[in-house]
Amino acid sequence: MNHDDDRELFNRLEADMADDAARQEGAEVVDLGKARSARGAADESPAPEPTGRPAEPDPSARALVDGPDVKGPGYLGRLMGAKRRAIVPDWLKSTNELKTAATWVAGHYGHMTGYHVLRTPVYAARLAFQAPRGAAKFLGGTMRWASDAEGDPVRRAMVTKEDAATYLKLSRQRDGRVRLRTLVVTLATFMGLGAALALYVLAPAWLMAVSVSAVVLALGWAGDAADAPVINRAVELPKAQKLTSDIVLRALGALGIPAINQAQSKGREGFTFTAPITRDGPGWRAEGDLPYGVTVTDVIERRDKLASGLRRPLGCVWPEAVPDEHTGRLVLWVGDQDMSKAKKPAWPLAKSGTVDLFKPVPFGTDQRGRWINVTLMYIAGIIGAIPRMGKTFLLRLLLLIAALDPRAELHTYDMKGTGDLDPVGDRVSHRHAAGDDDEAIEYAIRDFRELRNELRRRTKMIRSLPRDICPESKVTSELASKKELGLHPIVVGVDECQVLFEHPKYKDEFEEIATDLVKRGPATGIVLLLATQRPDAKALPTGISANASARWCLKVMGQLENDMVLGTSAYKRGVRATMFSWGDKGIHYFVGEGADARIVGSVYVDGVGADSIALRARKAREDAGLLSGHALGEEPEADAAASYDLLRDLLGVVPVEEAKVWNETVVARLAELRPEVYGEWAAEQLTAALKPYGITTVQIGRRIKDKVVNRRGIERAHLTAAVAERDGNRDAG
Ligand SMILES: Nc1ncnc2c1ncn2[C@@H]1O[C@H](COP(=O)(O)OP(=O)(O)OP(=O)(O)O)[C@@H](O)[C@H]1O
Repeated sequence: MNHDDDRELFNRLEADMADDAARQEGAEVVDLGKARSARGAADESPAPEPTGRPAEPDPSARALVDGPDVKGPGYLGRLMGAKRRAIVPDWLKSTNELKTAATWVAGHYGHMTGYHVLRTPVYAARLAFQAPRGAAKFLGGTMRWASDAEGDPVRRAMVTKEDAATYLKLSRQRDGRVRLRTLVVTLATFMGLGAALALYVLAPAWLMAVSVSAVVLALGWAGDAADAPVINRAVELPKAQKLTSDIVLRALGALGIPAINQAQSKGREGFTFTAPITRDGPGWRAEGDLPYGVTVTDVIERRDKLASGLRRPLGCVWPEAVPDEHTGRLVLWVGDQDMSKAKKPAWPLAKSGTVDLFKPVPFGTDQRGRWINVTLMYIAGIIGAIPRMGKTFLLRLLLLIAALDPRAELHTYDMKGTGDLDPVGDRVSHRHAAGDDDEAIEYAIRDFRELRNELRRRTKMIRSLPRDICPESKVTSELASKKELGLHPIVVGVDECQVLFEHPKYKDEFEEIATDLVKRGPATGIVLLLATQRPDAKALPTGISANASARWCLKVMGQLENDMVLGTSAYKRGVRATMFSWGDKGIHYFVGEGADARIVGSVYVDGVGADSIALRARKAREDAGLLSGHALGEEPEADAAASYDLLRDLLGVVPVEEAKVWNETVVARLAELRPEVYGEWAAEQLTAALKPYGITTVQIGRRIKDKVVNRRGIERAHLTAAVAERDGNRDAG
């Protein structure tokens, strides 16, 4: 039997044993080593005679859980599954990052040059002042060298020891040296004096001046005192400690996680590095596997201890899970500077530029200083945080981005009422209110009702558009630009949205409309952004929080709030906004743009900055003739219900092709058009409402299932006649 036959028999036997064991109840997991040796013995014993019936299961047979010789993927398979590290690092591929880096380097050296050039006269004066000391140092040094002063202590020591022979030897050596060095010094002095004389007699004045200055400066340089350098530093470079494997292991060992500590106490490392520690942006990146059973969330929970173990400020230490990997794969990024204090690159939109809301726009940077984008279209977003962490600033930033697209119609609500959204609201918004008083709430509810109607109009409009113009049944940038369709982006931002959703009178209506806007708004070009400092089920109804596609979570205090904002089980997956510290203003987890949660520091735009951006946005709107509503000083009609036009509404819902239509059909259509006005209307009510216009309803027969059914209804011709008469009278008046 050759080796392959052996192997095959072995495999078959193993499979048989596994089958047998599976037939028994209470199969056990056994020690494989023992099982294999048992099998070895079985191999040697003669095979049982075939009996023609299935063999009785052997009670000693056990289930094997590790298949024999099961091969993993082959070399090619492993190659195909291999993760390739980027040849060109990301930061080199991104023109933006390259530009930012180049600007920083140019700025750094530009600053240094300017700093020193300005101080050149001071440096020259200091050096000239130090020149006599330098000359004395030089002379003294030369004389000590010529007289071989450095050998003096040894010669003295020989005298003390009375070692005459060595002393004589050293003296002879010194005499020789002194002779030679005196000769060199004399020659150099003559040559120097000769050169100086020649310069004095022959050289032009400028060369003379340059030479004397050079000598004076050189002597000044020689006279420099160690404790008072002539040239001081133009920039203080922060000294960032290099991250080494020892430091990482020390820090992990200090977390108090038993599995890591046990491993380390047995001389193992307790963390297996899977990649070399490298520079990654302005910091260091270490990656590796935690011991079995320890998860990244265990480490994230102890971020403060980790920072202590690393001896770095908390804002520099960012442990993260790797989304596609197992839960023990840790990426530890340690920044050179605290994220909240590190200087951020200038926001490209701060001084100039407009936005296309259908394209990604940078709104913050990650720990590595890379820009993070958001595409405001097709989303509904929620922002949550405890008070004073930068929630309103973030909402205002997103609204400023929206304002920079002149097509966008803004509806801004500052329910806190401190005026944080006024820069955008008063300059650009179509609808804007601040405060939580009745007036603001009434204003908001009317606007929300209008938005619901607009949503319905838009869905119908999109449905009616030909497929080639609207292939995905959603608003596109091109459709939004066509004024006649009225499908421009609408961005609604509400700060402290809990005021609406907890309002005693309108809470249900707000919730219903907002839920509709969150679900159907994105496809129709309506974006709802809600911010709250109390993200719980009352402040942020679950229909809304569950359907929002973009989430920004600044510091929160517990798992519940964390998951309300970031989505169910975010906390369990290690996405924990609870780890942010009190100083991490504007720093948050961002979920959106089809990516996993990322840590982002939002761009800081203060009130003055917001004012100037909003003014720019207003100018762009004025130029495009798109400024409307509140920004123009126009207020909405007092109440849509009070100002509706029944006849016009009727003409809107009864198409020309329908000469006669039943009251009940019309009332149903009217209810859909303006639910707040016609929602409760019964068919007879229409008859009564039309009387003042001189329109009477008529009996209209319809054949339904071979039977003629007669009901009261209206004739479209009566409507058009009444409208024509009324409008004619108005014109005449
Ligand atoms: N991106 C940021 N970078 C740095 N500091 C910021 C940033 N955003 C906000 N801040 C600071 O945080 C402070 C609080 O911000 P903000 O008013 O937005 O908090 P808030 O969460 O809305 O508070 P409240 O719940 O009281 O309304 C601001 O005064 C600002 O100085």
